[in-house]
Amino acid sequence: MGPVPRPCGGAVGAIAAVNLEVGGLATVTVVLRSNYKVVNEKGYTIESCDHGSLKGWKPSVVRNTVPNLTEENLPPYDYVILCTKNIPDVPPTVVDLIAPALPQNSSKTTLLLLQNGLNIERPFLRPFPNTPILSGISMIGSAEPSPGHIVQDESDKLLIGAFPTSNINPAVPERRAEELVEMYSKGGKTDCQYSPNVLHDRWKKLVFNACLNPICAITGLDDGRIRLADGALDGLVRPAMREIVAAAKAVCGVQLAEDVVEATINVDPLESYLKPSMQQDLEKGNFIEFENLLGEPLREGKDARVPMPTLEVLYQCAKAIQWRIKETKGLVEVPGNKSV
Ligand SMILES: NC(=O)C1=CN([C@@H]2O[C@H](COP(=O)(O)OP(=O)(O)OC[C@H]3O[C@@H](n4cnc5c(N)ncnc54)[C@H](OP(=O)(O)O)[C@@H]3O)[C@@H](O)[C@H]2O)C=CC1
Ligand SMILES: CC(C)(CO)C(=O)C(=O)O
Repeated sequence: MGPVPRPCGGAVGAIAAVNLEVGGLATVTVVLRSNYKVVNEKGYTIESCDHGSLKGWKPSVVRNTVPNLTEENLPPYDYVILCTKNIPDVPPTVVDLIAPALPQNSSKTTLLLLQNGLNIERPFLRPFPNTPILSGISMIGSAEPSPGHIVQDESDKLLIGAFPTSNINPAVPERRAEELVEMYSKGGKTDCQYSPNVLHDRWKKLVFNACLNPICAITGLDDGRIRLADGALDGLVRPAMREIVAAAKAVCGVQLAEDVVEATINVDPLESYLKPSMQQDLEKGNFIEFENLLGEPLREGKDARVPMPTLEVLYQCAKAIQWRIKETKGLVEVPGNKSV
């Protein structure tokens, strides 16, 4: 039996599971929640630009609880792949969520964080100092319009590399990253590559995620319309992106390419009118991933004395929006006035 990765099976996780299983080198257990019943009974319905139409597709094991190694007396997994949304300001934290599936004091299981944002590895360092951690930077376009129905309309381009951690010899996560790239690529349907510099890749992706995600979410304009809207590129998008470019350099010496701002604005054809994930989440009434996408680069940039006035305003707006979502979900109390 091959190594056993274990994604959560939303839009990104389902396609990751397909890629790993079609290669034949991995046996995948997925952990599901709202789509568990339908996927367990009928399998996924997948329309994928990489894999075509898959009806009733099921990974090797489908579960509705995170495996508890101790209580279920399970051997440790080779890889745990985390592809939930990452929302540290709303419990449970991702560490609490997957802790039961990670062995304590062992480097047997490698954790891949297949999520957007900066510093997402940090919460794992103290509770799991011996766990090799990998970073997955995904450029896929995938959505789950209804439970178990996955629509992937942008090819899966995935970079995997090691998050350096002080406790572990860097050769260990590097080797595991290469092994996972091999498993992920084996099916020949995806562009998955090993990256020796995922910090660079994360900051590069933040030029999109820290800027267009909140700008599109706040304005309600997709990444095509924001290019057409009067003054939005010069007044909002370019200033925000330049702040990220400056922060990448000041915080950790990451020098992004000179044309990164224009290249990121034009990364999708205008007429694909793509809604970044934060805009989609807001429209669905879901919590938004604003802390890792926007808050962390902003805090790091400000600590390194980079002026970030545009990102500061975007961050405060996103934070207020998150509060509004918390109110609609009954997580905050509003004295006196009950109507939302
Ligand atoms: N979608 C995309 O095109 C891209 C997404 N990303 C990033 O990838 C990450 C994953 O995004 P995406 O796949 O779109 O997100 P989705 O919301 O589609 O999937 C997340 C999945 O995690 C499940 N989940 C969350 N909490 C739990 C829990 N406590 N127990 C069990 N399951 C849980 C959700 O279940 P439930 O449905 O019940 O909430 C859902 O199925 C994010 O960080 C995103 O920013 C990066 C590039 C592109
Ligand atoms: C850049 C993009 C659109 C897809 O890879 C994304 O990461 C998001 O929507 O959050």
